[in-house]
Amino acid sequence: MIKAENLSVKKGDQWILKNVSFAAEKGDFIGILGANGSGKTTLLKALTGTIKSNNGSVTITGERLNEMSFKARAKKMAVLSQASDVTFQATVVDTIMLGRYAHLRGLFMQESQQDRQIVDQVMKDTKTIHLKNRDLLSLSGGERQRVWLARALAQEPDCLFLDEPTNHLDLAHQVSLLDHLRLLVDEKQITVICILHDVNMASFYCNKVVLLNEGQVQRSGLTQTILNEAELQKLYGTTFYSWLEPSTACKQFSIKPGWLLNNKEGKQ
Ligand SMILES: Nc1ncnc2c1ncn2[C@@H]1O[C@H](COP(=O)(O)OP(=O)(O)OP(=O)(O)O)[C@@H](O)[C@H]1O
Repeated sequence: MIKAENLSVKKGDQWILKNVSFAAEKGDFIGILGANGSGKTTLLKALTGTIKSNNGSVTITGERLNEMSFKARAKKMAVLSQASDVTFQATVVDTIMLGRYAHLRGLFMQESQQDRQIVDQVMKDTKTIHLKNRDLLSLSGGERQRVWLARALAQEPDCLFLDEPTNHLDLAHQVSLLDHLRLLVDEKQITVICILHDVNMASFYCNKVVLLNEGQVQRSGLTQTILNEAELQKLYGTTFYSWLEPSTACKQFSIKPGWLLNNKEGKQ
């Protein structure tokens, strides 16, 4: 469904992405993992056409991304970027309605009953309905993050790209957001491609991972096969150990806290 082939991006005289290739199918929940500065956001931007790659190509359901109109892209893909400061005044419901832009019809691009129903549903799904008439500027970081997600979902995309969507969210809201994404993947067979810093969340939610190391794919494929201590140590340059979470049989990871291990008396 989405295919990146030999994507390379250069900034100044530095190659930030080098020959990145991977494929995502319908119903895949793919986690992009990597250390700070490894090129994750650049990859997401190149996959969504926010920046042009210097080499390589991206195709979505067989169509080349750089040959698709803005509207055609917006019908197929939605992007939730890293949280940015809000500089405009708008209500939550109007902001989420912007997600319907590519679907609006008629000379005056008026919203239909169906558009309003979809916006209502995504507000319920993202637990933003009670914020409906609030001004965006008055929301907390976590509330705002859920509004951005609602706007992306209102696009009804085939593919959803998210850059660290759990930023700003407390643990309960992280689980709620990822559960909701998983439900969309399973029930509607959309494709989710998501940058995550939390390897444990990736292990719980992603069926596939792409490990990005200094702009190159260290490994990509099934989470169960690829996510292990050795790969993570190579990826982040720190020691991990793992265990199986008993109720889900998913692998979970922890780092070794240097200051405690070095503290002979083990005092905290
Ligand atoms: N416009 C630019 N000009 C020069 N260098 C850039 C530019 N954009 C990104 N970079 C560099 O490219 C590298 C990758 O950046 P990117 O934001 O993709 O990393 P990341 O993996 O998303 O990082 P993080 O986990 O910290 O968000 C970084 O070293 C960054 O400084």
